[in-house]
Amino acid sequence: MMVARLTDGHRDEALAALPEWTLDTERDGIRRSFVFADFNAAFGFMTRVALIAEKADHHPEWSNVWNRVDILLTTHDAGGLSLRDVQMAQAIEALL
Ligand SMILES: C[C@H](O)[C@H](O)[C@H]1CNC2=NC(N)=NC(=O)C2=N1
Repeated sequence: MMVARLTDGHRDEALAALPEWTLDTERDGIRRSFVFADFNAAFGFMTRVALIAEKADHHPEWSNVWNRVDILLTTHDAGGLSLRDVQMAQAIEALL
């Protein structure tokens, strides 16, 4: 799939609309940590994200420790942050 890294202007605009997400300049992606009541809630969230990711064919880099889920969104095919990451972050926000 043809996908381009976001320009500086577009990433500023995207990040302004995603206040909970921070830019990881080393990976050129966006990150957010989520804390839930317990493992059940965290894993339920991961399951919902996984279904969206598979449908979109765009997959998070993530880890889970008990009630915590850390997500990094970056586009390997583009070598950095793309619109697909922004769209995935928006879809994740809509689950909360
Ligand atoms: C072949 C398949 O479409 C690609 O490998 C997709 C799958 N999921 C992906 N996920 C992410 N985060 N970045 C990608 O570049 C990517 N590419």
